[in-house]
Amino acid sequence: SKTVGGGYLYPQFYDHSCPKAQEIVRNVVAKAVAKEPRMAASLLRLHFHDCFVKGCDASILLDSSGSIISEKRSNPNRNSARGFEVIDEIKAVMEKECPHTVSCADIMALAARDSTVLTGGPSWEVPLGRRDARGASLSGSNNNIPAPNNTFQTILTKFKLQGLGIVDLVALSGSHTIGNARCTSFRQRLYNQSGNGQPDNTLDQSYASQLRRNCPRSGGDQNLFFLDFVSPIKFDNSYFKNLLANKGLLNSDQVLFTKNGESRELVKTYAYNQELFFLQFAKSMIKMGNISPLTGSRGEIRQNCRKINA
Ligand code: HEM
Ligand SMILES: [Ca+2]
Repeated sequence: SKTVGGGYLYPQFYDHSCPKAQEIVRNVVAKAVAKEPRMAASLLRLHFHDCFVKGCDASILLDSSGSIISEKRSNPNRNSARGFEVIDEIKAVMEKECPHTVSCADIMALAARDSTVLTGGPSWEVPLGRRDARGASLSGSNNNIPAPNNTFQTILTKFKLQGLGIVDLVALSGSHTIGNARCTSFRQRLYNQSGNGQPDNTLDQSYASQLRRNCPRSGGDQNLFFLDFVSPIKFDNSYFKNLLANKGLLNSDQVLFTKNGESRELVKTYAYNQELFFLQFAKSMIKMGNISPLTGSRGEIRQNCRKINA
């Protein structure tokens, strides 16, 4: 697949230069998830928010400094993206074991896979050899990452701009089988502020009234809700079953079932067949992980994931 720098990614990339690389990531992620199950979701999402902005190049990890404006400030990430301390811990262990060898971008790709496996999802071999960017893109983060109130078409267009299609969109949205969302990410569905004052009719009414208890018309913006209220820390296909019951939390979840025939059929397929969901999820994660990585001598191997090398 297409890379910047002419090289390519392959799972054995660190087999000689850092044979313990994968084990180090797995151990630190396992410890973090044991301490806080939600961390699996947060790490999975970090890789997504990295890959959709100039490719999987660890741009999301950079703090603001000098001419760099951190992507952590963007609308999708502010008060929301988390897991940075876990990546720091992995990187610290990694630098001791094999200095200047393993990229922050690869660490995120491995952590996303391990997070999926640890919560009961599928496994896959992660192609490796990404290098780290020497800059970030706040505008890219604001513009490329889909928002929960985007239309189905807008979301699909944002996926297509990354070389991903409708099958990838539906399978990868299955990530919302784990993790949380804030009230502010779906409030408008509960009160329909723009329309006729009636609640969103693609949302189950008893589920909506439960949600209103902790997500009032005003206040409580940061209150947390499970994206999959049935099994919030288990990576399974219950997210898709929820969509069939009009119990998707985000508008961007429910539209996969209500706004497009092809997408609707995929949702049904994954709701009835977890194995097919797992197979496609693994494929689509590899595809997302291949979004224009830096290879060869492009970019660098950062020593600290939060800042570019001096
Ligand atoms: C299809 C378009 C998508 C939209 C509009 C979307 C939107 C969101 C929103 C609004 C949240 C809650 C953020 C908050 O309130 O703080 C969220 C959480 C999450 N998203 Fe997505 N997302 C999308 C696709 C994806 C993809 C492709 C992945 C992974 C491959 C993913 C993984 C996650 C995870 C795991 C969480 C929970 C994070 C946590 O608990 O820390 N999402 N998403
Ligand atoms: Ca689940």
